[in-house]
Formats: sequence, structure tokens, C-alpha cells
Amino acid sequence: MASGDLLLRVHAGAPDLCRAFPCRLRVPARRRSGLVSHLAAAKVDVVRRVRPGGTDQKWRRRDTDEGLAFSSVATRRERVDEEEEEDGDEEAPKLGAQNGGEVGGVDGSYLSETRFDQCAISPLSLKAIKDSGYERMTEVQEATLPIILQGKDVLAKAKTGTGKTVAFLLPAIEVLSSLPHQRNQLRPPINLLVMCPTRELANQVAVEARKLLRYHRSLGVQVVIGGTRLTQEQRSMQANPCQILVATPGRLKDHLENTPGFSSRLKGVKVLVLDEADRLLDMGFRRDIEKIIASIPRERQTLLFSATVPEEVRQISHVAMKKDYRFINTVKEGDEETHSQVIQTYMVAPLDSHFSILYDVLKNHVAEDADYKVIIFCTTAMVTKLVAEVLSQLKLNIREIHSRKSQSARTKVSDEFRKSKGLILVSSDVSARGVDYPNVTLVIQVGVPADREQYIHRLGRTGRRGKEGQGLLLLAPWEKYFLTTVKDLSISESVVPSVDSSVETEVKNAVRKVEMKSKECAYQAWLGYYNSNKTIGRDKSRLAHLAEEFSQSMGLSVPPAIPKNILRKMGLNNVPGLRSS
Ligand SMILES: Nc1ncnc2c1ncn2[C@@H]1O[C@H](COP(=O)(O)OP(=O)(O)OP(=O)(O)O)[C@@H](O)[C@H]1O
Repeated sequence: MASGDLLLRVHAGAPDLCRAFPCRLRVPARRRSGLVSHLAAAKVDVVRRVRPGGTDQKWRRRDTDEGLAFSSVATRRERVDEEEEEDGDEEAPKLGAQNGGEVGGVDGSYLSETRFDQCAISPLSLKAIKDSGYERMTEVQEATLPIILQGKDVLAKAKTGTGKTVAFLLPAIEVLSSLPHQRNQLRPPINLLVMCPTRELANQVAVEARKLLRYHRSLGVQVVIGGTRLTQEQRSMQANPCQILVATPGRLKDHLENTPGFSSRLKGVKVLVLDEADRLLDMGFRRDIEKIIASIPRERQTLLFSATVPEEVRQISHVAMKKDYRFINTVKEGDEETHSQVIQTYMVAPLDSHFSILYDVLKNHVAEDADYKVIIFCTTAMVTKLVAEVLSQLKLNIREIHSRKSQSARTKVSDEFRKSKGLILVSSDVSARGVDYPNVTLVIQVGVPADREQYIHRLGRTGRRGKEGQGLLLLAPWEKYFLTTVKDLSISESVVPSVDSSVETEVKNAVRKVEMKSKECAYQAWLGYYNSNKTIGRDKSRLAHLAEEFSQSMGLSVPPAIPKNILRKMGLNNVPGLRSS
């Protein structure tokens, strides 16, 4: 690149300049003066300037009274070095004079100015924090630590990937370390109970807890999650007594009902944490959570954490917390709930082109970024399996994770994905919340997410710890209604790529090779998912028609038959267009 040239990433529009999905565009220095009109004419929506040295700037198209303009929406930490000066910083104001929306804390990163060693934390915890490589606190850690240490109940909202796990674990461990403990006590009371909605997240929280407990020799942590043998967990809890328990709700309830002495150990709970609180308090988990809460002491401290806290959750938070709880929201007024350094786009295309589009987007991404690490979210476990099988046939480096996989397979894939690059993880919502896979470059959501919150959490698997990322939401035309629920987020339309016929044939062949059983299961699961969707499931004959579209996208000319009892359970018996067996 010659001195003074600009390297831009262009998003959306601009079919004559680039493919529809983000690409790089070099603008020679001599053409920079006409850049705004050039980009505006090309229907470009988002431009990101890629600068040597790792810093970048992003501008978004705006319609103003004076016509079109591009204004800065995010500036990462300025690191002026020789290369950048040479690159011509003075050009930036031409694209947008404002320098709004910093990525996070005071210096534009996700960290605050406060160091852990400036806080009232025990030397043992401080040492462990240092070992973990943490020096400064993240914003949510800085905001919540003193209040939790005062003994208050806290409901905290902070963006994805900003260190909420340490924010609740560290002060909770501090509370515990001040209690009298007997080393090697056979069945110590459980003092800290952390509830998580998924097994992967529970394991991850336990790993973080073990790091922080490194020098607290008298404290131990255990995990109880579904998918493993109850007796095995019972033995493990006996062999390794613990004061900290991380659990998924269903399995904890199992232990309450079936493990001798367990309920009395729970009477020792001093601190209860609901991680991903809004999910744990929604209807799917609510009963189990209420039962669990009823079996631990009222006199306790409760901490609720999530990246999303809808109004309903605030209203029902009394289920778990004292009336005088503190709500700490680190998402600033007027700021979005998603990260500005993550570029979000959506595409709307007929269902029968989704596999081709996916393949095209993935191929481009893999070619553009040698260190690619992608998560594709699908609507259900069986649809996840189908998509993984199709993409594997296309020789992409695919891994698959969902609730129908054995726990050992889930753990293996999750560990592998955490450590590697050059991998595509096709996942159901088991990976949507909390899981911290470093350096995910792209998150694709195929089909409408369960709700706005789920969209935000899935997207949050990229752009963690202030890193950059991309998100793509791929919808069918009749799923477009969902966009109104995320219209306050910076998500812009991306032009659907025109896939050439040889690629289409390649994709069709791949789809053909997938076993009929996988297609039948995916069809049934797809129908169940959209049937329970309030918007799409309302009109049953339209739903049957859409399901037929889905079966055609799998290369089937006749939709698979569904067992009568299942159709009845779904309330879909005798719906024209659905076949029963
Ligand atoms: N003070 C810190 N300094 C540096 N890194 C940190 C700090 N605190 C946490 N981290 C790291 O930041 C990453 C994200 O943390 P974490 O998974 O707790 O995010 P989260 O806010 O809970 O995200 P989500 O909303 O997706 O659950 C982890 O890799 C964690 O180790």
C-alpha cells in the first residue's frame, strides 16, 4: 500500500465495488478527496478504516438535512505511531467530524482505570487475580465490587464479554473467605451457589472460580450439571467437599430430591448468584429456580447478572432479591446494548437459497481471515445437526454442538473450539449465552432468534474483551418482522450475494448427500420451533406452507410425514399441507 492510501472495509450495498458481505477496499491517496460522494453513490452503509498498528475507525451512513454524510460511530484506542501518522490521520474528519461512542472505558477499551490492587480485596485473591493476568478492573467489576462487598443484593447489566463472571465470583469469594472454614470437613455447608442456564457455562464458571481460589486452600468448588450420571456427581461431591457449587437448575433439583444430606448442605448458602438471570427467571426455568430458592435460607445475599435485563425481569426480581437491591447498569444512557466494534448486518433471502448464501459467506470469510473462528447459530438442535452435515459435505472445517449430543461430545467440542482457530462451530442455543470462546471472528444467526435478548447474547460470542467482530443475521422474507425488535441496534442490510450456478450445484449435491433421517428430524424440529413462535405460528396453514418451503430447501419434493401424536401435541393435527404417519 502506498503512503497515504486508505484501506477500508466496506459493508452492505456497493455491489460494483465488492461482494455483499464485508470486504476490503483500497482507496488510493489521489482519490480520497471524492471519497464521501463515491461511497454514498455506491450505497455503502458502513465503512471501517483499517489502519496499520491495529487501530481502526468506523463510519456509518447518515441522511442529514444537507444530504448524505458519514459519521464516526466508534474509535478504538488511539495509538499514534509513525505508520499511522504517515497514513494521514487528517483525512478522518472528512468522513465524519464527530468522534462518538467509545468502545468502553475511559481510554476507549473495555477496562476501567481502577486496578484490582487499589480495592479492598484479600491478598490471596489478589495473587490469583495477578496470576490470571488481570490488572485493571472492567467497568462492571469496578461498579459492582464495592456494593457487593457492602452486603447488598445486586442486579447488574453489562455488555457481553466484559467480565461479569469475575464481577460476581471475586466479591462472593471474599465474603466466603471471611467465614470460618474447617479444612477437609467431610460435608461442609454450601456457602456460594451459582446457577447457570447451560452446562458449558457452568463448567466455564467453575474453571474461573478455581483460578480465583488458587490460594484459598480451604475453599473448594464443584459442578453439578445434567448429562452426567447423578451417582458419579454424588461420589465426586463426597470425595471433594466444596463450599462453592456451580449448577444447572434441573440437575440441582435432582440432587435436592435424590442426594442424601444435600438439602441440609444447601441451608448454608450465604450468597446466591443467578448468571444470565433473565434466562433463569423466564418461564423455561422459573419453576425450578423458585423451588431452589425455597430450599436455601432467606437470609442471604443475591446477585443477578446479565447482558440483557428486560423490564419484566426487573419486575419479578423480587422472586430472588430483597426489596432494597441495587440495579447497576453499565450500559450508558443512549448507548446500544451491543458493541460498536462489532459490525452487524442482516440479509433477507428465500429459504431455498440459505445454504448457498451460508456457503458463500463462509468461503469468503475463510479466505479473508486465516485465523477465522465462526459460530453459526441455528434455531433447534436438529436443524443445527442438518446444517452441520450439509456444511461438512462442502468440506468446511465444521464442529457441531447441541443438546442432542452426549455431554462428553459437547465438552470435547467446546474445549477444542475454545483453543483453536480455523474452525466453524454450528450450534444451537447451548452456546448462545455466557460461553467465552476467545477471538471469534464471525457470528452467523440463521433464522429468527427466539427474541431480541437471544440475538444480543448470540452476537456477543464475538467482540469480547474489546475485540472486533462481525455478525450476520440471515432471514427468510417472512422473518423480517424480527428486525423491528432490534431497530435500535446498529444493524444494517447487506446485499444478498449472487451465487454462481456451479456453487449452487455443489451445494445441492451436498444437501442431497445428507441422510433422510436428518432431514426428517430437522423438518419436525423446524415445525415445532416456528409453531411456538408467536408471529409465525399464529396462522397454521401458512405455517404448513412455510414448512414445505423448508423441506424443499433440503431437496425434498414431498414434506416428511410426522407421527400423529406429535402433530397433536403441537396442535397441528388436520392442518392442510402437513402429512401424518
Ligand atoms: N479485569 C479483567 N481484565 C482482563 N480480562 C478480564 C478481566 N475480567 C475478565 N476478563 C476476561 O474477559 C473475558 C470475558 O469475561 P466473561 O466471560 O466473564 O464475560 P461476561 O460479561 O460474563 O460475558 P457474557 O455476557 O457473554 O456472559 C474472559 O476471557 C475473562 O477471562
